[in-house]
Amino acid sequence: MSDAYLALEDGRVVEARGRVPGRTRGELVFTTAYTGYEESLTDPSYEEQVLTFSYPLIGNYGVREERFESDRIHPRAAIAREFTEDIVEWLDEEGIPAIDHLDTRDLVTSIREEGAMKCGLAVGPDATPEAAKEELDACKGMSEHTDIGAQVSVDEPVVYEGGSTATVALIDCGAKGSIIDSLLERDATVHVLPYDATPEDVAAVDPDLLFISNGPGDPENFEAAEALVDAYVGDLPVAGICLGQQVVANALGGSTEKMAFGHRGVNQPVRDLDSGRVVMTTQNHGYTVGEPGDQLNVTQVNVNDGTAEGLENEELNVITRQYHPEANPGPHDSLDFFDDVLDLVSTDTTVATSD
Ligand SMILES: NC(=O)CC[C@H](N)C(=O)O
Repeated sequence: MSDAYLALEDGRVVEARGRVPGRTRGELVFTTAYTGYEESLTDPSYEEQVLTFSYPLIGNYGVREERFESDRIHPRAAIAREFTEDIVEWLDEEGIPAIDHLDTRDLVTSIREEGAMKCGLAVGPDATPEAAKEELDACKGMSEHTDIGAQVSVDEPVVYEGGSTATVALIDCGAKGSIIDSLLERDATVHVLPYDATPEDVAAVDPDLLFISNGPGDPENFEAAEALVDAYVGDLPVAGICLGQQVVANALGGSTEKMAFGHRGVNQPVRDLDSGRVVMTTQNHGYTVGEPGDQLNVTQVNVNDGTAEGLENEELNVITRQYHPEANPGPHDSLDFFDDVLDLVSTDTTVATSD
């Protein structure tokens, strides 16, 4: 007898060992990252998803708060071939159902072949396959979470006083802490504003730069952030990471689409089309920019599948990345993105804001 059941959209129910009890549901995705489980689990972009680690042993170097990207775990459940006691303790404290001792290789292969799929989980002594199927039946598709921004964003503006390199309006669609840190390390002052901030809210902080963060779910559900890009492009430099790139593309006449199973890991190769240089990048996304539209040039592409990894408009001072230049977890190859972004402020020809 098993004490954990995972019901998949393809009709299968997989048995496993229960590590943290509970019932839940979400979109089943996988990451190939072999380290960085603390960063991945606290990445707000995993909201409403069930995260499978393809690396077989997770938790082997403990759990330390310094590595968290936000103040809580975001996936609704966690799956690995084997979790250590340390990580089970943390998942338990946060009430996140967890299972292991299942064939995660088979699970990952299924997701690769059939695409990211809905799933339902029932874990604990009373768990039944029927309970897992009930969860699956109640599971919504990612795009149906129309107000997912509210689940991950700050409610009120928060200011991080840094230096005077730039005043950044960072629209928090589910921002990773490392993005804020990367700006502070370069002496910027960062105003973190809610995902549904209005153009007036942005004007109130008198920024030199509009920055749209990463975030969970379908970028088409972030209309307020799109409206901000629309309102400020040309007047302020605009930057974006991950969901931020997608929102910028949607605002400037481009389009986004759902990928089969997305990119999640720390070794996604990206080629810069101008220099020819290839960098290894950290990624976590299930949507991508399909058409960039007339105003944006694709400047970087994914070496594996050719999808857009970087968009720019030099005249309008717009620069975005689909991957995570801030790393955490992952390689530091593209940290210079933040220097490029802040350079836009000094080259900006619009009237400087007064402090
Ligand atoms: N990390 C992100 O910002 C993810 C972007 C978006 N939610 C996607 O899945 O594509």
